Amino acid sequence: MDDSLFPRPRAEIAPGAVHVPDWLTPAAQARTLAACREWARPPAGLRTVRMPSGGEMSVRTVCLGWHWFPYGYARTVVDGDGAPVKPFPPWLGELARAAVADAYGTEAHGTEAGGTGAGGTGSAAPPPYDIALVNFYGPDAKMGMHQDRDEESDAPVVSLSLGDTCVFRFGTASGRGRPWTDVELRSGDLFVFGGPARRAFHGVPRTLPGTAPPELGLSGRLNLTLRVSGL
Ligand SMILES: O=C(O)CCC(=O)C(=O)O
Ligand SMILES: [Fe+2]
Repeated sequence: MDDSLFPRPRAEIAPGAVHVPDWLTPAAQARTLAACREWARPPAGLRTVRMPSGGEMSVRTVCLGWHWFPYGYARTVVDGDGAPVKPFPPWLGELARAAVADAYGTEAHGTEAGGTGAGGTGSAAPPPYDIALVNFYGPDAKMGMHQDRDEESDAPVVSLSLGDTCVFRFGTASGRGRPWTDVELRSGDLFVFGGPARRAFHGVPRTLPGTAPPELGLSGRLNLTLRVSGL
């Protein structure tokens, strides 16, 4: 049976962690994918991240705005070709702000329109989103449980998924073990985690190869996480 006939409801997975299915329209997914393909080109393109332990991440990544490496941010690809990181485009910042507003709802959290919602910095103007990590998952790629904690800012992390469905595992801030909740993220889904969920451990134990919408033309999965550096 085709379960795409049944709309999936939005869900608060934990306080401050919200899943909004089908947030990006098919046209917006196609535009975002086209942009990712440009960003993936060298210099400062898609790369394999080597961990301090010597292992390699199975996910390949390209960064915009600030270059993430284990464990910090730089303006050049310090652990790769050394090129300056590509700029973070203003349209991605707008997308991130719209995502946060939609995920939290301005009334529910009592923030001003355009604020950063849970995890925002109060009445001061929120700092702009200035980092994107674009992760590419081939059929066997996964990401272990980790915290996003190399940013100085507590602003919510905005995650957008394209292509194959994945299992996204969302735990707590206390450790990488249980309890956790497994959520299926499909192409076009939004997931925002801020406030009490901002430092929760999370990971991607697997993707479901071959589940991407055929019209998108992507084999594999792309995830964009948009962040505020506070740097
Ligand atoms: O691919 C995902 O959905 C999660 C990515 C992630 O957690 C990260 O880039 O830090
Ligand atoms: Fe993460």
